Formats: sequence, C-alpha cells, structure tokens
Amino acid sequence: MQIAFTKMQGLGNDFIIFDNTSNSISLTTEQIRFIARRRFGVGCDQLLFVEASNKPNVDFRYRIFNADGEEVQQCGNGARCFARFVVDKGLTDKKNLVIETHSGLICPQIEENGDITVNMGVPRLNPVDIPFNADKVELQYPIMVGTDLYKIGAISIGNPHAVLLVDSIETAPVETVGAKLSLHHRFPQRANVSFMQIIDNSNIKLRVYERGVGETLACGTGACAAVVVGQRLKRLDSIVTVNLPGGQLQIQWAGPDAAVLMTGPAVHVFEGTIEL
Ligand SMILES: N[C@@H](CCC[C@H](N)C(=O)O)C(=O)O
Repeated sequence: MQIAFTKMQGLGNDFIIFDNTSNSISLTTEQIRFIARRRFGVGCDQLLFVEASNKPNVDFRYRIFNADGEEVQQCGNGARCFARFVVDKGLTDKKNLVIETHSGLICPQIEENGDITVNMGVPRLNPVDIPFNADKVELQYPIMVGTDLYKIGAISIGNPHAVLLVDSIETAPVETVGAKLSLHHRFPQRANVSFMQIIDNSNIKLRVYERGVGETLACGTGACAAVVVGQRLKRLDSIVTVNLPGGQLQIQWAGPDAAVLMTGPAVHVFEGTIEL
C-alpha cells in the first residue's frame, strides 16, 4: 500500500502529516513507529492526521501520535503545521480556524507575515486535570527522582507537563532527570518535561524532554507550560520570547482564566509517499 504524506516542521520539531479528509488511512502502532524511526523510516517526532469534524462551527479534527506510537491530546508546533497544511493544500481559505483535538478546541490564526498564532486554550492547574498526583494546586511541587529532590511546576496545556527551573540550560539534565520525570508515577499518563532558564522578565531558554519521543528541538506546549509556570512564580511578564534549540516562539498569557497564545513559524519540507 502506497500512502502519500507531507513532511513539515515547526522550529525543528518535525511531523509527518496525513490528509484523512478524503482518505481513511489507519496505521498500526508498529507502522507509526516504523514511519517515525530516523534512518529506517521517514523520521519525525509526531505523526499528525487531518480529519473532517462533524461538530458545528469546527473546521477540522486533529489527531496526534508520538514517535512511540501512542496517541496524545495536544501538540503546539503541530497545530501551527496543521494550520499551514490545510491552507496550503486548499482544504480551506479561512485565516482563522477552529480545530477539534482530544483535549478541546484550539484556534489557529494565520498572520500577515506567515507566522501562525494559536489560541491553545486555558491552562489547567488542577492536579486531577493534568493528571498529577497531588492534593491541591501549588506553585511548585517537591518531587523525588531516585534519591534527589526537585521542585516542579505541574500543568496541562491539553497535555501533561512538568517544568523545572535551572541555572544553566546547557548543563540541564534533560536526558537523565527528564527521562525519569517523564515516567514518574505521580504523572499517571506520563509527562513532557521542560527545563527553563530565566534570562530576564521577558526571555527564557528552554529544553524539553517530550513524552513518547525524548528531547526535541522545540515543544510548543512545553513553551506555553513554562511561561505559565514562570508567570505564576512572578518571574515573567505576560509576553515572553522562548528560545528553544530549534528557534524562537512568542508566548502570551494574561493570567488566570486567560487562554495561552503561541506565535511561531510552520514550514513545509517535502511531499512523499511511503510503501507499507
Ligand atoms: N511537540 C509537541 C508536543 C507533542 C506531544 C507530546 N510529546 C505529548 O506526549 O504530550 C508540541 O509542540 O507541543
């Protein structure tokens, strides 16, 4: 079976996108892992499926699979690539979209300069909604990783995140502590783990160990999570430039009950077909 796909990237967080508005492509976990595997398959961090929505006033449905084959709820860089894809493919001529995901609606808007701003919804801090094992909402939670004690912000941007503050992004223990926290028993659905160095009130550096992938060059929801945690600690302003290994995102959050807005690029890389 030959399947057509589009390769896209947002700050080096890369995606294989399948158009299921006129197809009914269904892949097994093994096929997803094969496609995502670098050097053996096409290679990507996530696979995205564009589908029609049957909800009123909703333009499309968006499904996301991590490279390990697991379906997840949300993806920030993927949302921008999704919006660029549906416009470039002529599936819509709208500049403001409403997209259904497993964790609610998100609203991408195509900017004049080609960047895309996505309303990622209101961040969820209640432990039960993340989900994270804790009795009440705290700014930071103490958590043991082996014999070491860390403090994390825990938050959902539609998907679960832990955020740690570090003095130096270069020496942050992303592959070690990130991997362990991602699988920590207090996150029953596992977590994405961000390491944030605060440069000043409106600039941070960030590296993210993504659930189901490992460290990526950028994570949009991780950037949103870090800015909300930094603001709640009164360390960040309402508009923040997030410097990730793959480039910059602008994140805006006006505080409790406000939605997080993420602005950044989405880039088409190539079209391909794969034999499965
Ligand atoms: N790269 C993404 C997040 C993708 C999903 C994540 N790994 C998860 O398991 O929740 C982003 O840009 O937000």
